[in-house]
Amino acid sequence: MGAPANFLQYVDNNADSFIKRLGEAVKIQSISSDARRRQETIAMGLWLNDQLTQLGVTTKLEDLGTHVMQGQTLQLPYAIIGKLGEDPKKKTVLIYGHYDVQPALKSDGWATEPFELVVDNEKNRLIGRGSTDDKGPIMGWLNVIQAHKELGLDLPVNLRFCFEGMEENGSEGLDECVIAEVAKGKDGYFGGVDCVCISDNYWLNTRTPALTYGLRGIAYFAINVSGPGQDLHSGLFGRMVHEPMTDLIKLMSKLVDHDGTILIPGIDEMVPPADEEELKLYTKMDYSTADVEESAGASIALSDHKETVIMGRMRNPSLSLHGIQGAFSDVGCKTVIPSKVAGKFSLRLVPPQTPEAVIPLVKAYIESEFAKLNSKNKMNVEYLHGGKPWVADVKHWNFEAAKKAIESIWKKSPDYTREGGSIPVTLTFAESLGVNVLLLPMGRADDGAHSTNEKLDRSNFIEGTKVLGTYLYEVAVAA
Ligand SMILES: NCC(=O)N[C@@H](Cc1c[nH]cn1)C(=O)O
Ligand SMILES: [Zn+2]
Ligand SMILES: [Zn+2]
Repeated sequence: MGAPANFLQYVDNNADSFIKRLGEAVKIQSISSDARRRQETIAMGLWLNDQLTQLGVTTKLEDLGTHVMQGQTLQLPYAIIGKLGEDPKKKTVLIYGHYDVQPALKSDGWATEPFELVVDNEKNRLIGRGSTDDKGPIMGWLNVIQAHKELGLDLPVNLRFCFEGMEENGSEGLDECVIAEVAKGKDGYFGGVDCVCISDNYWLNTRTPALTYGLRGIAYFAINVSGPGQDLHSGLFGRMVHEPMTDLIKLMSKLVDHDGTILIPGIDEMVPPADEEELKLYTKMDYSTADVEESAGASIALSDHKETVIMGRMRNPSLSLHGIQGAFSDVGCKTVIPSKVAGKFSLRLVPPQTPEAVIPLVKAYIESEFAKLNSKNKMNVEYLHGGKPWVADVKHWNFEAAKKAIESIWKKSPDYTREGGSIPVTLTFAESLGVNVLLLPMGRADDGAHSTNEKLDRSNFIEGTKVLGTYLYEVAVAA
């Protein structure tokens, strides 16, 4: 069917104002994992809610209550639940996105201010925190609605929305909110939803658009080690006392091998090996180790065997060490023995793994390794948050509609991918609504989500907006 020509033309004609709106969104430092930025994260939700209502969307702000973070009781950012269109003859599509972002400081190595959207005209890139994850895709949906409103075009489907502000920090409270809304049946905002579309991930490379049918789950932990009553002078106490950092480094070094093998007994073993048929999927993909190295910015792939590398992200669990809270990390040479440190790491999970299944294995292993140290320090393993993995059926009309939209705009067939990241609410949508969920990524593999100099190519934002709009037209006629 395709989208009307005037919609596509409108998107081209209004590209600059769309980029300006993305800039307004990027400016709001909605870092959900930082207590100091909680008010700004809430403000970002209110800004987005204003944008939606101005475009004619009926919304309600769901108060998700409070939680304790970094020693403070904080209000959770609102979930924005919305609807546009009530035509019983049309299909109803639920759109999800998140308006919170990962932390970013210029001193992390950004070439520009992270919360100022910089238009790099030379490389045609929009640089800024949240440009690709996930403010750009959310703005893409707003662009589609605005185009229809301004052109006086009826949307081809009814839309429902679920936007959250805690995705980068465990999606606290959202599952319960979604389940309660679904339980209201026809009286709720999610009554009659036919399919779900999430635009919150990336192509596998920089050439070929993708459709994504799987996500890894996550289980995030801290190893807390404390000992001295306060920080100590290493000249006065070095080799006299048990040092928390020494214990912590020892424990963290026992979690994962340099080749990615997870050293916690029982974790890797939960996942059955790929059979011949599955292996062929990875062989066929438009992907090489050069792609991973291009996105990573260095020649550091774990293997020269493309299937091994790609399976590491798509169908195997992984364990990554993220950081040490409380450790000296500033410039200079402070000779301190930190009194209290917390090592952060997470496991990415694949079916049949769940956070509930891995938590006892992780805790028992670290406790047994700590016991071997005979240390007088105190140690505990804290589970911080998690989410289950998800895999969908690609032979569904929802995926067919998205494939046609991609082919019509990008003139290329998509790669079918499983994503290595996690969006905890995805499985909740699939299970509670009982409908197909699709991931329709806007950005490319080298966007640097969660990293320094995060960007979204201008073409991915503008053509990506056209894909989202065209997808709705394809859904309308899909069977
Ligand atoms: N674009 C999805 C994404 O980046 N999700 C995060 C979710 C998360 C969980 N804990 C912290 N962040 C991811 O890291 O996969
Ligand atoms: Zn995201
Ligand atoms: Zn993210």
